[in-house]
Amino acid sequence: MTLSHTPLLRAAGVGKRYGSQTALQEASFELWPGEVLAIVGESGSGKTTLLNTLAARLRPDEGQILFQGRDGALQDVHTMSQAQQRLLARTDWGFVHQHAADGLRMDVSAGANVCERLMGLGQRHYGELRTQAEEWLRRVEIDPIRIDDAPRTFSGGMRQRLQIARNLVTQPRLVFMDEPTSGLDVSVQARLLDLLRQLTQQMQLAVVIVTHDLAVARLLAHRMVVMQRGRIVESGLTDQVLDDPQHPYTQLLVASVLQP
Ligand SMILES: Nc1ncnc2c1ncn2[C@@H]1O[C@H](COP(=O)(O)OP(=O)(O)OP(=O)(O)O)[C@@H](O)[C@H]1O
Repeated sequence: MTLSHTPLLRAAGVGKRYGSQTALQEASFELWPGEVLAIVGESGSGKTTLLNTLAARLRPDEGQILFQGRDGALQDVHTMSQAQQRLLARTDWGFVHQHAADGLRMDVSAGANVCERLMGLGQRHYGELRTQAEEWLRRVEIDPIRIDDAPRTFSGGMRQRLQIARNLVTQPRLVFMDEPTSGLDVSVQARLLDLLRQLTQQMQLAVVIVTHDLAVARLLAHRMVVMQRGRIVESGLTDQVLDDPQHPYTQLLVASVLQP
């Protein structure tokens, strides 16, 4: 089997309960290298639960999540050791939180935030680290003059862009994003989406992005899955699903956005 025939990530029959409540049932799909997949659905439909099980942040009760390691072999992310999970989380994976404060160290400098993962991988040369931090700040449209300022002093949009730089600095192969643009002003949101689209294309990043906003899915995602009450009710190419939704719930979602 060649690498191109192996998905980067495979979810197979994933289920999760919180006590007696079933949050996720029989979720199955594949994600291919360089592909952006949106998980959409109303509040409480299980999007974040699915994302967290994929990223090994939450253990599912059923099913498997397999990730293609650098050697090409698929590995179950929930049976690997915690050390392996941690290594993945700070090298090959990124996780962009909805609230930047959950993904940044708010009281250390922007430069240190960007460099933390590089230092974790053993880079120690101060000058080189600083140069890379400056370059990444530029890439996410933050003036490098702010390199020594703490994110606490940044606007919401800048914090989110810094969180993205912090995640991408190690050139991960897969980035999980939980509603990265919600809670921002519309114009700030548009700029961030533009930047995300540019970076995912340039870096050939595979992304799983949770959003309740179909416009975000339309702009960023190649494919999407639609969730309702813990189940994936429809999946397919983004344009196909949005232009010709098959499931009544997706039809309702699309129609509710189109209404004036
Ligand atoms: N820690 C928890 N304990 C108990 N129930 C939970 C927990 N987390 C989520 N749930 C429940 O599981 C279901 C799915 O929640 P989840 O947060 O995955 O949905 P979501 O689609 O991401 O919603 P939102 O868009 O509002 O974040 C909901 O009914 C929620 O109340």
